[in-house]
Amino acid sequence: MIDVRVELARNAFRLDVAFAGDGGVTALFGPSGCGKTTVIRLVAGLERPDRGRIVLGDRVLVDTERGVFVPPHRRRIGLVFQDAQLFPHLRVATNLAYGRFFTRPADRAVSRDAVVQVLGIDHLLGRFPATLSGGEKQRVAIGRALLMSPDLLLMDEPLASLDEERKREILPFVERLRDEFAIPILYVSHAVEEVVRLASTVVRLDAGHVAAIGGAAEVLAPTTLAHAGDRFGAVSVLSGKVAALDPAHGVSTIAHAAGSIVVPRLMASVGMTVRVVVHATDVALGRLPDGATSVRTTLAGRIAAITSDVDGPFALVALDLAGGERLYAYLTRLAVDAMQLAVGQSVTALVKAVSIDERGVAGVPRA
Ligand SMILES: Nc1ncnc2c1ncn2[C@@H]1O[C@H](COP(=O)(O)OP(=O)(O)OP(=O)(O)O)[C@@H](O)[C@H]1O
Repeated sequence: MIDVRVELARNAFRLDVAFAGDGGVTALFGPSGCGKTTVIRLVAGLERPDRGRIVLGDRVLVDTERGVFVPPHRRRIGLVFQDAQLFPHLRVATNLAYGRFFTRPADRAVSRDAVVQVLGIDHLLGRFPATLSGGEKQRVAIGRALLMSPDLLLMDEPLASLDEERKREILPFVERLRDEFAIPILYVSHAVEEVVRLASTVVRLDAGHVAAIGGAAEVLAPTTLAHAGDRFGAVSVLSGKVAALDPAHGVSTIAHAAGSIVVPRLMASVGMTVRVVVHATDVALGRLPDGATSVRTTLAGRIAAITSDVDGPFALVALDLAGGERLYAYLTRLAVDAMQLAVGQSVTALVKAVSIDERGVAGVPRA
């Protein structure tokens, strides 16, 4: 449990945020410059707030009113940044040992063998950082942070410097970390798929304050056209159970109350509950009967709202799907007019499977 209430003024930038994270992953999400890294630095103790209180479990790390400021090395907080920052002259095994070295034996709750096994770095132990790929380096950096047996892990864009393939490769390791070590994680990312996949709580920051806090589906929903000024960031989060795997075609079918969702990934097992990120720009609306298009995912819904600019090109259509979830579609205003779409109408939403990023399809994280 981490409880953060901090205020900080820095030139023109004002930070004033309050949020609490339970166990699991709490994601800090928001546009560039909104203050995510500043929050991480305040929690790590690399910066002091003008006013505020930071409490981790039963330990008060910062309380400006009472003059409490626990220095960074006494906070028992592990840090993982975008750039792995391994010691280049030390082999992987020694880099890992470094994390453990600074932890008192009595506080060493995390076993080296467990870390090596969960992160899959056994074969790398004798190598130097310069000989590792970006993803391998990042796994070692995570291992080093874990071996401090921290009470909290701070991860600031840990996948940002990796290419798409490496991101896909490392995400399952972060998931295992979340599920197998009971260490809460504060996770900064720009990537909506990562946030949905990992986080039980999402804190959306905007210009130094908390704009929304809650579950991924509610916090990331594009409620207004203005909020979705960057329309590519507008997403819906749908959940369902894996109904079938099709190894011959490399796809899985997720059963949803409104229809089937086909995703380009073989999920671990039939019956598991998953969440799927669908970008509003990837949703088309139609009145076609099932099977009449190449699109495999067709979901039945009723139009709940249409928001459009009077003279802009776009319209955001909110659909209430059978089962109660909401799906957003970004269309042109031209399409809305041509189809004479109106609130209350029943329509079919079409989502191309290839537009669904595998990174955004995941088992529901533990709360
Ligand atoms: N060392 C600094 N000195 C002065 N201003 C800073 C400093 N570091 C950051 N800022 C400013 O503080 C604000 C918040 O920056 P911060 O790095 O926390 O944002 P962020 O949300 O992490 O952004 P990004 O996603 O781009 O990393 C920005 O306006 C930034 O310009």
